[in-house]
Amino acid sequence: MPAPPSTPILFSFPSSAELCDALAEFVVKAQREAIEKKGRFSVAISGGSLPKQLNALISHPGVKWDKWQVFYADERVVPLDHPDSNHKLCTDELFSKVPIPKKNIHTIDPTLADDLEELSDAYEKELIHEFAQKDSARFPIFDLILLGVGPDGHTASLFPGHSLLTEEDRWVAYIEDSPKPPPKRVTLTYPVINHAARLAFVASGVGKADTLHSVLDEPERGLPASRVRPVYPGQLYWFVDEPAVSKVEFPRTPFKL
Ligand SMILES: O=C(O)[C@H](O)[C@@H](O)[C@H](O)[C@H](O)COP(=O)(O)O
Repeated sequence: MPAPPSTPILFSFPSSAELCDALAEFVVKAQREAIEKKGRFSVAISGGSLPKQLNALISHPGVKWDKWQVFYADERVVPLDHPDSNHKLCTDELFSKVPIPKKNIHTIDPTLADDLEELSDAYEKELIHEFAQKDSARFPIFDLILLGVGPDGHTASLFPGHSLLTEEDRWVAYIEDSPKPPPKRVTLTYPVINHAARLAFVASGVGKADTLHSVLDEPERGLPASRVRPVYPGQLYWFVDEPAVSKVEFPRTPFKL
């Protein structure tokens, strides 16, 4: 029988600044271990407030930007320079400020926007190119996937009650009716998310308190963020500030790398 998923590890910080510093150390450690093992670091990044929360990486001396292979955990189907684009957000907040080669950032192809099936297939091929030659596993094993949580408990572009929650085969799927605008998006699916070596949710602010209570204390409700349960030996971490977990009973773990 496969080993059950390990329990999430919840790190809570007094302030958002401390959270960001700790998150940077965590990302650098994941990067270091991945490079030692295979010479590169595969990471998937979400949109929303997350890219800004990675800002302590900009001046971190341990980051080997040329070894990063960046994908998007989800992306809005808009031109890459559109204000709604997660790629634009990450570029503005992070990539424009660091020496990462452009070819290491894997974007969707917005010229395929009229056919989301084709667009998500093309993005899946981009992943296959990165992962399939190296691993014989059925799903890619990201070194790290960074996720946010929305007020309804969604993560990436996996929304409550949506048929994508039960997708078992595809690596990348699309949605045309996202309740969070814009409506057209692509997203990594649970099989991909749950095969990552490390996953981290990042959430800050009192506005997340009710949601985090539901996600962490009431997993039986099955909100999309609660369905992130990495396959052994993958590990899920939460990086939050105290206001965000002010209603959460789930036990905290003192932060250490
Ligand atoms: O809309 C996107 O692009 C997302 O990737 C989405 O899943 C986001 O991470 C959450 O909605 C949390 O957003 P905030 O961090 O802004 O609250």
